Amino acid sequence: MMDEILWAEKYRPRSLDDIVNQRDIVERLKHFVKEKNMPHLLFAGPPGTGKTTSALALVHDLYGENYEQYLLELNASDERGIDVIRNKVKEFARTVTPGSVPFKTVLLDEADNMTADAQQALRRTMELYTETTRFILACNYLSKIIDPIQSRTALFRFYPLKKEDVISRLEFIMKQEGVQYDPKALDVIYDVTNGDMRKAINVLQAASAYGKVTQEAVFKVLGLAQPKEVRDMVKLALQGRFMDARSKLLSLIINYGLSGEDIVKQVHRDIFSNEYQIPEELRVLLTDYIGEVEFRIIEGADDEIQLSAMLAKLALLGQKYLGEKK
Ligand SMILES: Nc1ncnc2c1ncn2[C@@H]1O[C@H](COP(=O)(O)OP(=O)(O)OP(=O)(O)O)[C@@H](O)[C@H]1O
Repeated sequence: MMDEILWAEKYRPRSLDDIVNQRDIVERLKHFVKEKNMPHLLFAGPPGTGKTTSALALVHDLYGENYEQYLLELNASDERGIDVIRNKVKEFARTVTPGSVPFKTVLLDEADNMTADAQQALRRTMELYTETTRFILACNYLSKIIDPIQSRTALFRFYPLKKEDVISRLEFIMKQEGVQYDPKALDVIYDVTNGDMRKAINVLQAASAYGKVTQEAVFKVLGLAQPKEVRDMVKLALQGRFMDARSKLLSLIINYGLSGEDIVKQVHRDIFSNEYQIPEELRVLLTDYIGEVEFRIIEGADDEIQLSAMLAKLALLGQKYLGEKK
């Protein structure tokens, strides 16, 4: 049964101690908790890497369970302009500060969506209430934050989470939820979500609606081709049946709307599955070549030409290592 609530929220770490990895950041933030003092903070990094989570965990640890009364959460994209932000901060700054901590906290998400002028106004607001409030600004792109704000805040850079961190978190959630899973499915989830923990958890939750979390369920959720279809294409190519493999490729692109990058990633994954009884040397050559194709596609080369070239290489190497065309 599908839960009513999003697992990404249900399993959002409450305290700094529960945050997975991001060790340097957590250590620095814990220091603020210990000192009950901190500068304005700027959290920058890709989506789903724990910026909001870390900010909430920090205020939780600073103020305790009732932290919400000392926190003003704003979203720079939702709020209508800087005036609204300014008024809300003014109102908030007026209320009493918690006894043990000499300031309250304003968390402003998506600060990089503000215009440069709005950021200038924000900076003045930050200065005006600096006696009683601290700002935590979160953004995806540091380059969009004006220098005067960057120089007045302590910067924390968030990076995509590592594979083992994402997978262990997904395993933890599966255990808590009592859902069966195939470990390979978790590999696929990581590969397609690139260290974005929110996305990984969302895909996991959607796939769990199929019962056991299998690769097929994940592929269905993602609207990706089934591994079997990619495998058929690779097998045809390795057998030297280049034209058949190529028409399979075109049908994958047309029927599933897959990008070149998606297909290369799936072929790469497939080459490492146990399905293929192929000599190690061939696997090495294939991996090397697939890596090159992926690079060229990312650099902007034509998908279809690169993928056809990949199949041609598979066909040539297949014939050399596995024998004549059948
Ligand atoms: N380091 C982490 N440890 C455990 N869970 C995490 C971690 N980072 C993210 N998550 C999970 O991913 C969800 C999204 O994270 P969060 O809202 O902190 O992302 P964000 O970096 O603020 O993203 P955005 O830029 O989209 O706002 C959280 O609810 C939590 O479940």
